[in-house]
Amino acid sequence: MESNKEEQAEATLWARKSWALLSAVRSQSPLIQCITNFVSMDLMANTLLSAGASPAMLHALEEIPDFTPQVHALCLNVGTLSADWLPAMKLAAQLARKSGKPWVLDPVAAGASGFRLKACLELVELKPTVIRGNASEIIALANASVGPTKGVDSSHKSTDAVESAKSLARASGAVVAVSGAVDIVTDGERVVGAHNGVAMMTKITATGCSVTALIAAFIAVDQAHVLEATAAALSLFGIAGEMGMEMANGPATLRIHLIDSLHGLDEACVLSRVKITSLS
Ligand SMILES: Nc1ncnc2c1ncn2[C@@H]1O[C@H](COP(=O)(O)OP(=O)(O)OP(=O)(O)O)[C@@H](O)[C@H]1O
Ligand SMILES: Cc1ncsc1CCO
Ligand SMILES: [Mg+2]
Repeated sequence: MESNKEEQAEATLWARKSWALLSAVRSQSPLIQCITNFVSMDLMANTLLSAGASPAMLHALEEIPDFTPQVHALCLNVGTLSADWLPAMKLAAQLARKSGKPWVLDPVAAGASGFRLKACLELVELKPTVIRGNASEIIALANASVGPTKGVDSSHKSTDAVESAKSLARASGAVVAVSGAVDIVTDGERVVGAHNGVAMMTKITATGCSVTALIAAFIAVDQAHVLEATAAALSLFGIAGEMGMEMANGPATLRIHLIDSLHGLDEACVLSRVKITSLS
């Protein structure tokens, strides 16, 4: 009985915190620089806009010294990486760090090739605030291993990646998030799970990339609570998926309704639907 009450109190705290963070994103409209893959640019920018943030998909090496110090957070995504993009990503990460801005790494298909893994490991050296990937990506990065792969999709469940996520968090100093049926978030000690979302979200390309950018917007408005902000972003994106699914006929209409639902999230929805629990 007592523990039930404690669990309920914890659930209420997570829901209130999530609403407070979304409200802060809406009122502060943080500027988020995204250097991301060609596939995700549109959905990522629209996800940020619908949450109240301000996206800017600037990636030229020449403009990073002027622009990056002015952003509130940076999102780096290696999805369609080629060697000529890497210097801009590295410089942006260094300048974000230097100017005290948080940055998030999405290690898309980290284990698919030696080139990609090496690039991801070099970016991890530049101290991301958060690393968000699917389970296969987090396992590959934690083990620094190239191997059998489904490319950008995961061949593991998020719950298979808890130990990898914890060890990557400890080794890198980043909060690590693993998306899946349950989104796992860890700083290497604490582990929390966000239990929102619908499986159909995996049938829309770049939903993972987009939630990584949403995490950047959430940590931009609360740098002191990175783990909480990361879990809240994952939960709220999942809720937008759940509400969108109530109106959708398949992936193409879910894509539209998810964005509309994220834009329309109100306090009652958030307080009744956020499902974040402690897993450790
Ligand atoms: N089985 C599932 N049930 C509910 N929600 C899910 C499920 N799998 C993934 N999601 C949600 O879908 C979103 C994308 O997660 P996913 O793990 O597919 O990312 P990803 O593989 O990096 O995607 P992409 O590379 O296409 O951007 C997240 O918000 C996640 O919570
Ligand atoms: C499909 C795809 N290929 C490279 S990046 C990307 C978007 C989802 O990660
Ligand atoms: Mg991905």
